[in-house]
Amino acid sequence: MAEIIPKKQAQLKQLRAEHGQAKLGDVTVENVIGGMRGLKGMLWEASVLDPNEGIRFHGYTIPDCQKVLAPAPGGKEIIPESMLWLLLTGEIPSEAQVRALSKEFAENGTLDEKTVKLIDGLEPTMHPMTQFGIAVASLNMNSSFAAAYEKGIKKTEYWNYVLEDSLDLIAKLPSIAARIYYNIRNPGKAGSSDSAGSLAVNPRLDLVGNYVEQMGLGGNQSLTEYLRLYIALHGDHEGGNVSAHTAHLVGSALSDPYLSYSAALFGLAGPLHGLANQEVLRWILDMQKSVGDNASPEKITEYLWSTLNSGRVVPGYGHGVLRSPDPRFIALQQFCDARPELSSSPVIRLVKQVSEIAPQVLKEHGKTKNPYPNVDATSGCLLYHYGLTEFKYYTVIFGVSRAIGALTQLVWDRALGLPIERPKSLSMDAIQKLVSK
Ligand SMILES: CC(=O)SCCNC(=O)CCNC(=O)[C@H](O)C(C)(C)COP(=O)(O)OP(=O)(O)OC[C@H]1O[C@@H](n2cnc3c(N)ncnc32)[C@H](O)[C@@H]1OP(=O)(O)O
Ligand SMILES: O=C([O-])CC(=O)C(=O)O
Repeated sequence: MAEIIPKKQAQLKQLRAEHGQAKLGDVTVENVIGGMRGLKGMLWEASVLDPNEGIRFHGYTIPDCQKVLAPAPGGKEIIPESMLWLLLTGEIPSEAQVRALSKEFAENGTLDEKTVKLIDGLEPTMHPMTQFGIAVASLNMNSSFAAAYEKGIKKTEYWNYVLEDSLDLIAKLPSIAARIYYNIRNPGKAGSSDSAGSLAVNPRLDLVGNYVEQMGLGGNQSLTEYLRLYIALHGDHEGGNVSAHTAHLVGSALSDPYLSYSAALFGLAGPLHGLANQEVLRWILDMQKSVGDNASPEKITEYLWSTLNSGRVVPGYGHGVLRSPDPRFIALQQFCDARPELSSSPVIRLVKQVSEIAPQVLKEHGKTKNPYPNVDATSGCLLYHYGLTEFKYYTVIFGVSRAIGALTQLVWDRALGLPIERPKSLSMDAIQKLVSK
């Protein structure tokens, strides 16, 4: 990073000097009241989302990444370590670099006693995302950025400490998430000696290999590979989505990475964003109950209309930016298609059938600008197939992933010296006054 940052700083300086006053678009009243949709108002380095093509990470599409990013030893799928390296540096890591990162994460993955006590003391019926956000925020007591800021460091040194905290947090997220999972699955056993053994970090495993072992699901190689792909692909989706934007906004006040990412998790916990994968599963299982296992297209169509006519959204469909099927959805579908045990699973078959029928129904319904599936349309259903039946936990896995993109940008925010975020707001009367001039 120390080698790469000066080049990017120079690029920013030049952009500002040569094009500082160039226009990227106009702001309409519709932009202001429509959630800033379509407004180009944020700098985000690691990925850019094209409405039709989907996400590119430093210019690489998902199929490109699948070709060039290293898997785990013996695996085939991209792992989050490879993706993080690409997101942070813009470069494709060597296998040795990826293994070194896995090793560093394993060395730093163990939680201290205070954190363990805090998580184990939380009410097990509290939503897992609430538990996750609380635990992540609590880690700020050891923030090297917060400590260095208090001492009084130079602005040019901020990124170093933000990087250190970010890598520390990414290393610990699976341990936090697995501990929450253990406590949900084993009520009354939080803090037992049994939990201490099963939640230990294995220094020879990659980040997700460890996570799956800690969840007690380590024997399942197919699930491990799925989670590697899932966590790598959910990592970044440019800057404007609620979780990424929140981390960037909170971080702009120089809140440390733990606080910034904790705030992001609470945005991810909303049903229109990350919680949709929990909602999709609930909805698909209800549909399955109503239409049966080998449902006709007519029955599925009828069910879709009943959801829409009751005023609800079809979870897993639509998007704030995308206007075609989400390539992350396609990648996860391809993962299923390549494995007969998945493609023959009733829930996964139903998900596929719905994805072929829902776009037409949503077009006829005529409201959503994007009638196609997003990543949440399928992600949770695979987890269900693998025996992870605690729906409320699903968004925690998304939260383990989103850190790699949100924290990457936090490092760049500080390396580029970006200021506190503070857009101008207007009241309706103020808008009225401006437009009638
Ligand atoms: C990882 C992720 O976060 S991906 C997104 C996960 N979320 C979901 O899948 C939830 C279902 N989808 C949605 O609610 C929306 O499509 C969102 C939140 C993703 C995007 O919202 P927007 O950008 O506002 O969508 P859009 O401009 O198409 O909305 C226009 C109208 O269509 C409706 N609409 C959008 N998607 C859907 C849907 N899947 N089902 C029914 N109606 C929909 C909106 O509610 C809105 O209705 P309104 O005019 O009565 O308020
Ligand atoms: O981009 C968005 O608004 C939502 C999304 O798909 C994500 O955050 O992964």
